[in-house]
Amino acid sequence: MSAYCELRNVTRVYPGNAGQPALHALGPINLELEAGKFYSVVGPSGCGKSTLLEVIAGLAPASDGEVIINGRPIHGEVADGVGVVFQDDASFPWLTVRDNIAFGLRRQGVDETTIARKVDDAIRLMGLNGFDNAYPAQLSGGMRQRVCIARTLMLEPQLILLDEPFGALDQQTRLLMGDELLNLWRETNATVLLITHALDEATMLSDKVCVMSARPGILLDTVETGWPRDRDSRIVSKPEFGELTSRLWALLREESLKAMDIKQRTG
Ligand SMILES: Nc1ncnc2c1ncn2[C@@H]1O[C@H](COP(=O)(O)OP(=O)(O)OP(=O)(O)O)[C@@H](O)[C@H]1O
Repeated sequence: MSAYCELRNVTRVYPGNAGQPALHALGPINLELEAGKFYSVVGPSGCGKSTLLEVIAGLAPASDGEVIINGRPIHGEVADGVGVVFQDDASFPWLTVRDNIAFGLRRQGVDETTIARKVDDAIRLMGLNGFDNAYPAQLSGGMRQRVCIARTLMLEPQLILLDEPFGALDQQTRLLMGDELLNLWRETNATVLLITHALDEATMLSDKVCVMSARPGILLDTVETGWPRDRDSRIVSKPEFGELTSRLWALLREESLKAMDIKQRTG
């Protein structure tokens, strides 16, 4: 299977401002994301996970190395076919659910009949029936996040990048949102890269979990879960689920301690 996205020796260094030293946040990282697979990235706090996602999304340039998406090198610009979902609720409070979801398509000048059909499908798929004309303030956090996911998926991205999209949700909602995300992944055949703090979420959702070291984050290991494509949240009760999650924690524990130590020493 071919790589949809490839990182070759990618690093990211934030230049120091006002006399502060530069900060080496990431890398060098080498990573290949095979088309149609579901990946998660876990790592200690501050190891560079969001930086990695920003570099792949083209929201920040790599300081060194190459990012190749669908065969094309990118240099800090958003590649065609890439959609990003962030943790913070990024719905537009002044627009209804329908208009939030339709936002990107309208900007692209898509005709209103097509928009109406696609938005109807998304509302059904994301379980937002009956809330078409509600405003974000009238929705729960989980529903608002579904609106944001639907808005991104409307543009039919081939590569979906998610930065802690369920971070603010309770455990049950996260599991159910995970199921929805798996359904969407299967229906769209997209390649998914999910950044998460939650090892159980990474284990449940992914084909492969990439484990990062303490900052500057490099790839320590990749754990293959071996789940079938038609998995759902019921796998959390399987013995292999506990074994995989424990394996991830064993890999991460020492790195997390290193990250804490750095924090304590630098105040
Ligand atoms: N815009 C920026 N300018 C300078 N330093 C930054 C910037 N963004 C992030 N950093 C630093 O880069 C390092 C990596 O940050 P990043 O947010 O990528 O880590 P993370 O793994 O996503 O963290 P967390 O898990 O806590 O969300 C941190 O030390 C952070 O302080």
